[in-house]
Amino acid sequence: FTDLESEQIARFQEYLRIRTAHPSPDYAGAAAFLLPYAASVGLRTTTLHFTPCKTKPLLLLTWPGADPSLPSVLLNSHLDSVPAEPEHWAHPPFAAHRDAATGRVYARGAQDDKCLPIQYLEAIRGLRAAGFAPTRTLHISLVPDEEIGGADGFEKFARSEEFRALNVGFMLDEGQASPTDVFRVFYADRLVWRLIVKAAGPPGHGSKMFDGAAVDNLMDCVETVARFREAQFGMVKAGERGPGEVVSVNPVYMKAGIPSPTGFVMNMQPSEAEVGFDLRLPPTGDIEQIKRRIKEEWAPAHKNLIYQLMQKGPSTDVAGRPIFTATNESNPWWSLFEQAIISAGGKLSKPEILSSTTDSRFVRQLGIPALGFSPMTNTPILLHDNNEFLEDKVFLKGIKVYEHIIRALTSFKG
Ligand code: MET
Ligand SMILES: [Zn+2]
Ligand SMILES: [Zn+2]
Repeated sequence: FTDLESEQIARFQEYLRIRTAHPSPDYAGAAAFLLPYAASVGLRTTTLHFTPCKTKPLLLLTWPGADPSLPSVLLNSHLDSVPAEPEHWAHPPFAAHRDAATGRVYARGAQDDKCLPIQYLEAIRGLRAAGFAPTRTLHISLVPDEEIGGADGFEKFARSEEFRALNVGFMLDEGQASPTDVFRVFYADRLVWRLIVKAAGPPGHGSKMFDGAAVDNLMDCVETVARFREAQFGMVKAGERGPGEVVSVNPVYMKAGIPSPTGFVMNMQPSEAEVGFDLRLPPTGDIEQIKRRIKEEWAPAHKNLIYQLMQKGPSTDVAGRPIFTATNESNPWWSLFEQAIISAGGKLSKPEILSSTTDSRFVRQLGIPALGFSPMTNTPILLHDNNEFLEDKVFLKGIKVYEHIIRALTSFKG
């Protein structure tokens, strides 16, 4: 590695060591690291707050363009990460250990998505060193709370006067790693819902067989959902649909039983039981049909089941249409992006619907085009997983890719 490359890897590791994981992300620590760093590459910095307690900063970094009348380009990244279970990791999740033999940097957030701000800033450093000056203004937003739905983060930001004033023409946000040497790009996210089903039923002796116990009712629900899940997953396994093109539904917690000092009371059947599902829908899916299915098949009242359905974010854009970004000639940003990847020596796969969900949806909702992209080829998809890592060379290549992308997008005069 050159001295610069070694420094870039070290900066990535330093950022990964800041504990920005939920449930108590160190946003102040992240801001204290990122703001002076951005200033050192010549960016203007602003901190916005959308909560009265001001504990959730949103950092806005700006590289002014020669023609500020043109719509700007926005690069986004979230500051927070999901938690990690250190006991299941080969290296501590906040140590950012770099394995000398493989170059893998292990940390929670290595892929999702703490590589991005470092790559953005280092790409800007490189472009400045090469004497490049943008025509359009480039903004970077570093936002809190994406992993918990963005209500105090991008959702409020997208509705703010500050956002409107940025006059954003196009946004790039996180995507997912690519296990092959082809870059992946995402033109839509799935809608994210949370479904909680609660069952009730008469309690009884642990030895007694009777119909309609709470856990019995809940198991009916879980089994019905499991059959639906198998059918959807089957289409993915058969290669008929991409992982973002089906409805996914996965149980994420179950709660039942009467606690005792040694665990749970074993000879009583409880009168309540509960299950939580993570539910994702393709943006063009039939929302009403799924709602009907939940009401009539998954959690029918006659089985003593009640449910709460929470939609995290919008289900259509401001014009009432499904939320996605065009990837054809109707969207000039699409071809600019495509060309930039080619000029960086990369190949791009067919645009996909992201199986997970990002802040892009709040921007697309406004009718502003946005693509999901994380420059990580030949990398297993490890977001939210144990032993999340990113290889140093892949990380460094990403900086070069963003140099091409930023150059192309901010030079667009159309
Ligand atoms: N990015 C996260 C996910 O896909 C949070 C989405 S909104 C709850 O799970
Ligand atoms: Zn993410
Ligand atoms: Zn995530």
